[in-house]
Amino acid sequence: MTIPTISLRSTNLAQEVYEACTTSGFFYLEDHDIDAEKLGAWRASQELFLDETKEAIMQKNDSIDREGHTGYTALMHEKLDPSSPIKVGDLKESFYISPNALFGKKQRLPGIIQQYQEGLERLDADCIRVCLVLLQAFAQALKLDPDHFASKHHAEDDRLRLIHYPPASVAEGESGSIRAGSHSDYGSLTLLFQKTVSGLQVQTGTDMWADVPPKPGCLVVNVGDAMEFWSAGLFRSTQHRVVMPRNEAEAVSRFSIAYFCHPDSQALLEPLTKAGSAADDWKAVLQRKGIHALEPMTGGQHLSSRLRSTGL
Ligand SMILES: O=C(O)CCC(=O)C(=O)O
Ligand SMILES: [Fe+2]
Repeated sequence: MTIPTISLRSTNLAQEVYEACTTSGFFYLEDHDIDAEKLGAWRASQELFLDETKEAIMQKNDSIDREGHTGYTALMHEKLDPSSPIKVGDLKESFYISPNALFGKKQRLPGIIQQYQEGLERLDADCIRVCLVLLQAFAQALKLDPDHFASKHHAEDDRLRLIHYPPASVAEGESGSIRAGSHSDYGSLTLLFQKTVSGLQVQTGTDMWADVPPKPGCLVVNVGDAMEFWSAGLFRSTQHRVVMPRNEAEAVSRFSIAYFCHPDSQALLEPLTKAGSAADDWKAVLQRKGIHALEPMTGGQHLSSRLRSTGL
């Protein structure tokens, strides 16, 4: 399966995203006008994760806010695939940033990356801009009012996540550990910046995975569970994972940045239409996601239940 590349400036955006979202649920996005390098986001990540001084470790631990789901998550703390027989958590560490700073509620960043606060806020704003254009394209693709989804998204639960997968040998990978276990994303859509190292894979069938390597100038966009619920399974919130190094080039530190766009906490995740076969499709989606209640959940309920199941 090839992952298509779509230009945010395409005059045929709705049709192109429809094709991608109803097949793999993944696409590369170009012409998005976000320069993570210029905004200092990669430097912030490197300084945050590669600084192992006592002071830096203390600042990272102090930043943890479990209730607000912001701040640092340590190596092996999260297990994205709770059903996996692997005993240890994922071989990654991360830092969650809430875009609330844009709405006057500042999250205090650790001193070692405070100088990047403005650039990271700008990155949040750029991601929100791109997400809104995509949400409008999703609505048009489904023949809805263009603001149908955008009106349910005010970024209150969105998170920017700086992620670091520490160096690991190829032999370690053979022991069964994983950098990020198989999972689908919980929100409406995700924008993913990959720096240089490969490892991300999308599931294309039972035990079949396709690589989604970094592509210069492109973000990776994928559909999340909320969009899958609303479209009764037509848009695919596909399982994906990050595998352990398979060669020397992947054995180094891997950096990525994800922007998780979530529906407003009160938004109901129910299918747009329950008529005809949509009702059965909806039940099939719930079953696939391991959700037993047939009552629609809110965006907030789905997010907390998924975060809890992964150890966060
Ligand atoms: O780091 C990556 O490339 C993917 C991470 C991911 O899928 C996630 O954090 O949800
Ligand atoms: Fe993901």
